[in-house]
Amino acid sequence: MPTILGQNQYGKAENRVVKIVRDGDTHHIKDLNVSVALSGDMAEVHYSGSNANVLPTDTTKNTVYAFAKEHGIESAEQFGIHLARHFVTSQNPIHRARIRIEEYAWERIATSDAGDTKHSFVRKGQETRVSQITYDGEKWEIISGLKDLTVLNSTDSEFWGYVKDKYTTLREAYDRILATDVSARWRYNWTDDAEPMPNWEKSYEQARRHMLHAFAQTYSLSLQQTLYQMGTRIIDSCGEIDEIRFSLPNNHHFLVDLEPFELKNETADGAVYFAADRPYGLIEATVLRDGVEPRIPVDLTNL
Ligand SMILES: O=c1[nH]c(=O)c2[nH]c(=O)[nH]c2[nH]1
Repeated sequence: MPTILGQNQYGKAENRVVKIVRDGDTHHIKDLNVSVALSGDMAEVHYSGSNANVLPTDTTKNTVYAFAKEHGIESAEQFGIHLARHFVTSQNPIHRARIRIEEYAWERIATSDAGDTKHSFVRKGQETRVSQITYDGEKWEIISGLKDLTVLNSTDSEFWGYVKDKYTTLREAYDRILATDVSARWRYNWTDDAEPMPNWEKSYEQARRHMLHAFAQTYSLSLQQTLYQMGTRIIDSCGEIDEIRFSLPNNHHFLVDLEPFELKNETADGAVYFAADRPYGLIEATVLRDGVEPRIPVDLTNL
């Protein structure tokens, strides 16, 4: 059966690009998911396999990261216009470029004492609040918490001095991005109808606030240390909570190597990062009031 080629397009989809702009101590963040789709004189590659007209999808990815560094990201629209114009005007066989961009919005974490922080951010949009209530006719067990509270520090995070064996390739980091999607469950020490109940709404707000403040205010040498500080802040500040368990993915942001394009991409002057979604480090631990038995299950996924 004779066939002909119909509509076709190609390019690199979902380039996760994070650009930090440093204005002294105050950092600004742009966090985009950029998908490139190109079309034009692409019949031959489909019919015969000749790649003579094919700008590699890998190149389209590099272009996204290099443009983020070289020209910045003023807005998603401006960035997309710039990219689309580049592909169509620089390559004869490419007649059409479609750039799709999702932008993830961040807002500054506000710490009540110091106002807005300069380089600590929380992703806009609501996290999911969760709770589990158990009663055996005598005692109550109330576990509350949240998941998908996404936070990021664009500085004040280091990671070095770790064990190195023959498989270790990780470079020590003295100024890195620290980002995670907080999943936390805390257990109340209220168990008895005869005792006054905590104010659940107020307690949730306070636990969330203390968690965010501790995240923003900890100069971090590891995500483990930050986790412990977040837990300690809650146990110290919320008398009604005795135990808290965290599951924190380490949302890695890798500095993109732009040397091949003669672009310096250094943390100190605001850099472009590849935001990887997997694999991720997963840091989990419980923080307890001294003398209290742990009761929150180790695996939070079904809780
Ligand atoms: O904060 C971190 N903790 C680790 O245990 C770890 N391991 C790693 O590769 N990077 C990091 N970062």
